[in-house]
Amino acid sequence: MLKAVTRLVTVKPCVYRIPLKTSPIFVRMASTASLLKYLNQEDAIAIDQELFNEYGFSVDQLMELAGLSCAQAVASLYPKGKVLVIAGPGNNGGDGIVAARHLKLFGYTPSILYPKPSKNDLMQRLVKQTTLMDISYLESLPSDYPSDFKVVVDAIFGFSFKPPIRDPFGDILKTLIKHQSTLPIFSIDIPSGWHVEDGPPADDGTALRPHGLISLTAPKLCARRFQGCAHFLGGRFVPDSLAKKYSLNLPTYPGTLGYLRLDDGEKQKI
Ligand SMILES: NC(=O)C1=CN([C@@H]2O[C@H](COP(=O)(O)OP(=O)(O)OC[C@H]3O[C@@H](n4cnc5c(N)ncnc54)[C@H](O)[C@@H]3O)[C@@H](O)[C@H]2O)[C@@H](O)CC1
Ligand SMILES: [K+]
Repeated sequence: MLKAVTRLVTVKPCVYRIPLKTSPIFVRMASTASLLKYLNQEDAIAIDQELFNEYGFSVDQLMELAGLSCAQAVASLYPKGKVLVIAGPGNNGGDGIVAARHLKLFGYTPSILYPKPSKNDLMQRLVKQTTLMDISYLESLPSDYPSDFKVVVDAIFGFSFKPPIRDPFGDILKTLIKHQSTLPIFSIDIPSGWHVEDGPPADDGTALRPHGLISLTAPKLCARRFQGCAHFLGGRFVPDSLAKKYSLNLPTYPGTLGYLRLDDGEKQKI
């Protein structure tokens, strides 16, 4: 069990220790000898579609496993307390709401900001489940933000994000960025606002710099630019045949866990 952070203090920028290979696609993992493939946006979408169309998975199934792995990774890194989940309009937002549900079951106190609620049935059911579990929905960021949250889970945009950011997410991201040195951000799949392949915006002052990141299925190319403290892989649902087809070279998950650390695990402290 990783040692949890005991108190929120200024988040020190951490140098990501995974040595980057010159190849744009494969990165050698710190913990194993294998070369992990980093996906471009097209491949990420193609794998997603293949899981649904060829392998017969439903969105609910994959989102549940993805969201559970996110919650487990968050719980491995941050102490129990108040967690703010910011959910965007797509499936990345759904992962965040599922993670909030599991975090509540793990003993955390999540609240959710979901400014553009989707009309789709799955998302409406997730909202119903979490509401009935007494998870509060905020209408905007609290006026005393960063308040006493332990961590903010960034589930705003995933691999279908296309810049530039449209409101209300632009303003929300600005506030997160302003306070990110004191309140850590944990991003699901893609740090929101980052280009899926190129990474953070050129102007460093406008970039989300998450403390933690969980890549789902496989890291996307932008994750090479992650300089936070803990990089996880989650979403343990990829059949071997699909992993082989896309040469993902996925590491072996430990035991029955749904997530693993891709870095050497020495930098989780803040
Ligand atoms: N196969 C996989 O890898 C899985 C992926 N899942 C999640 O699904 C995510 C991808 O979900 P989606 O394809 O629904 O897409 P996203 O959740 O990345 O976002 C799409 C939504 O964001 C909006 N959007 C895009 N660009 C915007 C901009 N510039 N300003 C404002 N709004 C913008 C779109 O209109 C759309 O509503 C992944 O990143 C991952 O988190 C998981 O749920 C399950 C399995
Ligand atoms: K995100």
